[in-house]
Amino acid sequence: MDVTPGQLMHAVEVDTLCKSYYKSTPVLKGLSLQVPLGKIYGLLGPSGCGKTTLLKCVVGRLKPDAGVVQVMGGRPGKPGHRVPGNLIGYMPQDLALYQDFTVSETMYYFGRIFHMPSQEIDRQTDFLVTLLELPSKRRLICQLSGGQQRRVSFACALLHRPPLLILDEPTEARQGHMVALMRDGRLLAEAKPQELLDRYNDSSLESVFLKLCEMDSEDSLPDTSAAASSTSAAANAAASTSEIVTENSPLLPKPSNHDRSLNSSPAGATSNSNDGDSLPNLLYKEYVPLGDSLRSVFALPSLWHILAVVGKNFNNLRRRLTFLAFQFILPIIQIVLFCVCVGGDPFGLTLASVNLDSSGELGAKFMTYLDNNTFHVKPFKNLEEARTEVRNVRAWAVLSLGANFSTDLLARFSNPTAATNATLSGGSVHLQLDNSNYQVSLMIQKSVAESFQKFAGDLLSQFGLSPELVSLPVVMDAPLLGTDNPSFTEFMAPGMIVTIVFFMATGLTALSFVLERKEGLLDRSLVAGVTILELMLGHMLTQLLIMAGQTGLLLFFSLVVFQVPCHGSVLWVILLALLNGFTGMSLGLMISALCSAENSAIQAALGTMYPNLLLSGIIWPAEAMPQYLRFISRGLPISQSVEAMRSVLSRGFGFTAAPVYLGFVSAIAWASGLLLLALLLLRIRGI
Ligand SMILES: Nc1ncnc2c1ncn2[C@@H]1O[C@H](COP(=O)(O)OP(=O)(O)OP(=O)(O)O)[C@@H](O)[C@H]1O
Repeated sequence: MDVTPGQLMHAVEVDTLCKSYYKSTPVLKGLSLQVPLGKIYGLLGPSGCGKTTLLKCVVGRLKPDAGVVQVMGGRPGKPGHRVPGNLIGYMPQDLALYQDFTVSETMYYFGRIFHMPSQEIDRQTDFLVTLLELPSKRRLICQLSGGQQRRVSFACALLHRPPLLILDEPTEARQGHMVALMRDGRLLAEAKPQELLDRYNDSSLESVFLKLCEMDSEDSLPDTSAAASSTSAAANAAASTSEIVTENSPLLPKPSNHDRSLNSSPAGATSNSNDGDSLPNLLYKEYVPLGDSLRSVFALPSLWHILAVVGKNFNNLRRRLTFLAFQFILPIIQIVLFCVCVGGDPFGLTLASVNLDSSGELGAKFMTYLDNNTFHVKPFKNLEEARTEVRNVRAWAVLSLGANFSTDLLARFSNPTAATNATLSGGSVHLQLDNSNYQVSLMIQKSVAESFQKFAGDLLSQFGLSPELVSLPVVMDAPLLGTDNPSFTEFMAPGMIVTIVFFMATGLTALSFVLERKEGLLDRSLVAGVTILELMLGHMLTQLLIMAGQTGLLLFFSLVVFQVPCHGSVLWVILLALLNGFTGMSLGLMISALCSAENSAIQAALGTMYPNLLLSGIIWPAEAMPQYLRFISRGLPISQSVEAMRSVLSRGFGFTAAPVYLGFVSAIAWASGLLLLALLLLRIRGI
């Protein structure tokens, strides 16, 4: 049961705390301790004995498996209790600072999380820079020495003048009012340092610790040699400490006179005299507005926290202008390259021609009908020479006309019933292709066929016959949807627009949490009181603004500069593109929640891109896939959106058409699912 502030005697109370990671060997084994108000409490123990684990339970970053932890009268993480939050100042073991921020930007970020007004942040920053002898508040963190960076980290913990300081950092435990000696997840002793030295008649805490380890090992290990080696190993590592500093303890710095007048003692906080030591009057100052307290009770995200995260993100981007510029240039490069390189008709194709027609002028005449733009015609005297040209990859095809081309062609038209196979073949254009390139082969066949049709049509007109006699008896009436002469660009453009927006957003967000997790940055924000949801919303808001810019540029270049036809409303195109950017961002957040390392996040983002590109009917119609793949294809995040985009751009459909609204529904469903999954993963993994 939580105690009321009036009864508060201990800043931290831990009762039979047990904790293990992933159900492995227990790290904390029924540990109990009490940290009185107004004291410095040092935890001394060998590396790996569980000090950080204990402190993480205290600050609310880890949940106990069993036992109770009370911090400032409440359980960490309990709704409405400001632990994590501004009741504690936390200096994690890692540096946990943004290397590209200045000292004052760092302070500003944490100050905003603690709801401190700007002037107050400035005043405290100036005070702490002087107190901790930092060079200048305008210096970048990466330009500070290791020791100075540690002091900035300490300053962050002190910034809001918390009543409880948790320092996961080796210092001299002897200065503490109380010291606890920890070993293997248990407390061996807890007393004032001098008391321990007197009790064990020794001059150093390390020696006392060694004695306690020996006694502990004798109790638990029957083999004395094993006990001895275990205790010496423990003693060797015994310099490692962590500290809990509570309000009014001497480690907390004195505020300026002005600051002091603002302070007020929280109810129940005893102003301890610490055995006669004079203590600085630094008291906790309440910064949390009532509205925010209520919101935290009902677990609603705080706009203040979200804006602090957005501000921090933009500051980060401001420091990385090249990266930001790249984010806007990249979609432009992609769409420009697509529009310039993909979907156009191949041209300038070398054609090795052999005109052996000696029976008339028609062979030479037909040659003039070949499209000069599509073909570069290279004449040859005999067929074998022309074939060698193709075999040596110097031409795409051999086009040949037989010796009786003119007479056989005229015979075919004038007396079709008498035409033999030899006549039909002699009056035909013969093509031998380098068939290794499907699109080029198709283009050559199409162009030669069109040229022949035009040539033969003109010939028939000279005889007073209809040119349509040489057309296939299949009539293409005006299309019901789409255009008369659609290009491959038109087919691919909707998919490319959706893909670029989607994966640019994925790439942008895939590293969000991975980078924050690095060096404990995320931990510090969370202990300061920012929730996972607020962090996520902060990231989303930042990325949304960038993504909106990217989408605008992409659509401008595709629709306006490259004139990709849009037969429907541009509004739906914009909304669909933005929605897909949002879905891509959700995928990125999910990846960043899932991956711990940068390279695995990048690989995951890239890994999702190619299957989507191939399976979503972007490069080739989904109708060409086997049935079972078509089924999978339909369920992918961008497939329905690509179809919706195609329906708006090429078919001119509005929102009420099924392919269009299904695209919206699918994108919204995927975005919601991915965001939920990201939140779940972040919670499960404890980020
Ligand atoms: N995230 C984790 N997953 C699994 N095991 C962990 C994790 N963090 C810590 N441990 C293990 O828990 C034990 C206690 O680690 P902890 O960091 O609490 O020790 P510590 O006393 O703070 O050490 P140090 O003084 O070196 O910082 C160690 O054996 C460590 O390997």
